[in-house]
Amino acid sequence: MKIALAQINPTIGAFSANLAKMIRMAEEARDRGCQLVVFPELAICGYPPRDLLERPEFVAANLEATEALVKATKGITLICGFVDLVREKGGKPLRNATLVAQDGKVLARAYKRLLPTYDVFDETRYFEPGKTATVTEIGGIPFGLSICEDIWNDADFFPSPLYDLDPVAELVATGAKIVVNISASPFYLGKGHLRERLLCHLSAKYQRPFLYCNQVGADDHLIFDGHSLVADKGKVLARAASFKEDLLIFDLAAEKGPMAPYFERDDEEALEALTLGIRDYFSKTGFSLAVVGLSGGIDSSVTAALAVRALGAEGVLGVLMPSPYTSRASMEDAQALATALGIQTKTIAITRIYQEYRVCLEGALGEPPGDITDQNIQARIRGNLLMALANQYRGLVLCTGNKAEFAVGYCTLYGDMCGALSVLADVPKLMVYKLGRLINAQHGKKIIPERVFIKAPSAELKPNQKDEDDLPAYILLDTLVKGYVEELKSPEDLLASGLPPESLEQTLKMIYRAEYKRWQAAPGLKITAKAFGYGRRYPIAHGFDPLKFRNRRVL
Ligand SMILES: Nc1ncnc2c1ncn2[C@@H]1O[C@H](COP(=O)(O)OP(=O)(O)OC[C@H]2O[C@@H]([n+]3cccc(C(=O)O)c3)[C@H](O)[C@@H]2O)[C@@H](O)[C@H]1O
Ligand SMILES: Nc1ncnc2c1ncn2[C@@H]1O[C@H](COP(=O)(O)OP(=O)(O)OP(=O)(O)O)[C@@H](O)[C@H]1O
Ligand SMILES: NC(=O)CC[C@H](N)C(=O)O
Repeated sequence: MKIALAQINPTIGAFSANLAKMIRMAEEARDRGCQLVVFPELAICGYPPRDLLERPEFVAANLEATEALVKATKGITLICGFVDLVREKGGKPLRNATLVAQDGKVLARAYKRLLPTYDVFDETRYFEPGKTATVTEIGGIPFGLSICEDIWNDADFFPSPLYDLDPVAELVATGAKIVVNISASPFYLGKGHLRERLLCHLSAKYQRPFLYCNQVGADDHLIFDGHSLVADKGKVLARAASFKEDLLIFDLAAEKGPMAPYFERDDEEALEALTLGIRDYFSKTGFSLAVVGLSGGIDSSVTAALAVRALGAEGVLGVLMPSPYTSRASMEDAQALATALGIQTKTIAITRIYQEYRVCLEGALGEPPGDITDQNIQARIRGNLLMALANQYRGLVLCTGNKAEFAVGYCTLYGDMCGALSVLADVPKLMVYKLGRLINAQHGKKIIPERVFIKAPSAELKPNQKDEDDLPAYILLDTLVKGYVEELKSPEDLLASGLPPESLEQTLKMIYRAEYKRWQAAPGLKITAKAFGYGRRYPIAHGFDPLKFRNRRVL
């Protein structure tokens, strides 16, 4: 039997487009001699649909599209994710479902049993869990059906404290000779390798093949890498492309299929992920022009280069906005970057507007604006001008702040925080530099001028300003943010690992204080296991002092 894993990039709720794509893929799989085509979790409506699931017409449209897909798929068996209704009373009204269909007939339905409700996932908000293991025969072989999280509670590899059942073990006990897992598994750095290890482990433990079909594409802050695969006897036997659509064909008898390469390096993976994140945000919201303020610093340089990768040079407008504090070197570097990228630029000096603001404010205040007020005026003038250009040219502004800055609130509300999409919001500062180096290496020429890498980061909002006068050194800040935010380490553990107490104290205070800014920030592309935003929900108004209770531990 030849099997096709159809790794598609659906758009949430674009039922006609998703259906057409799926029919096309199923026909291609059939024409290439496959007997079975598998689509990802909730493929028909796209993952995650969130509260669109509360709209009965959304659920109805998903059922109609699913029925149309079942009818249209001829000469090949189909496995596909969709939203099904719960027919019994009590509990949630919907199920995260999969069906097996052949020549217009549904042969089996199965329901997701483990519903992730942590980090970015919210599935118990909508779905009722499946109660039983479903095994169904296709071409005389018993296939066990599972959906994404269902494989993530293995006692020997990934014991989850959240669940008391192991759907894979039940499928095998029910007679499955092959396990299919349809997924919408969001990307973070290292996730692909983790998934490969899990699936290899499962295939070795149960001595049977695992077919894993994952969604690809980006939805708001989430990026899906695809990276579908077939594992058997502890090995990956076939692998689909990462970060793009693919039809992975696997010959079960010959145990053979194509093997797309996978990334060895974090920066290479991050580069592709962020590029896809920008591209899909624009294409799925109907825009094609990114407006980026170019300061000659590393953050805006990398953001602009990523935007060019995603949208092409004609899809990016660079805006240079010098103030009295902007160095000549910064503007030279910004212009050199724009020239190397081949993007159009506009230069709007902000000195006159800035002076006019100061005059007006001084009239109202009876004294000159204070230091921070004065700095923020500049950032807000720039934000305003960028939005004006976005309005005029029907574009979207890209925010350039990195994860370290977001963590401590080193950014101005309605200033450099203004924009549609925050490209580097989950990228630690040192990774931004790595991405810059990689961009230059890939082009074989200096896209980002060398000076941008070696000068000290500065917001250039007052004379001789350096980020590290206001903040711990970025190497420390990145480490603290990783430990405290991503790995949930306690202050005690961070101190025990040798981090300076004063930097820890300063950083934790700033992290908690900046929560209000992050609530108002543009969505940021997630590339680490714990990003700010949807998957990290902290209150703004609270009285918790993270240092006061630093010795206490109950978990
Ligand atoms: N809990 C809360 N809920 C809602 N709003 C709250 C709030 N607490 C304060 N606020 C408001 O927020 C204001 C303070 O926030 P905001 O106006 O943004 O300003 P603020 O955080 O005080 O200052 C901005 C900082 O970011 C630095 N910066 C700016 C631009 C670029 C860069 C860079 O390197 O990339 C760095 C700049 O040097 C400065 O240190 C307060 O005056 C108050 O009105
Ligand atoms: N002179 C400027 N011209 C155009 N945009 C600017 C200018 N100064 C700041 N900006 C915008 O505001 C953002 C924040 O400024 P900031 O200078 O802190 O960041 P950066 O220069 O990109 O990186 P770094 O933090 O390494 O200096 C910039 O990324 C840029 O988009
Ligand atoms: N859609 C899901 O069930 C995702 C959860 C799963 N653990 C993953 O990220 O791979």
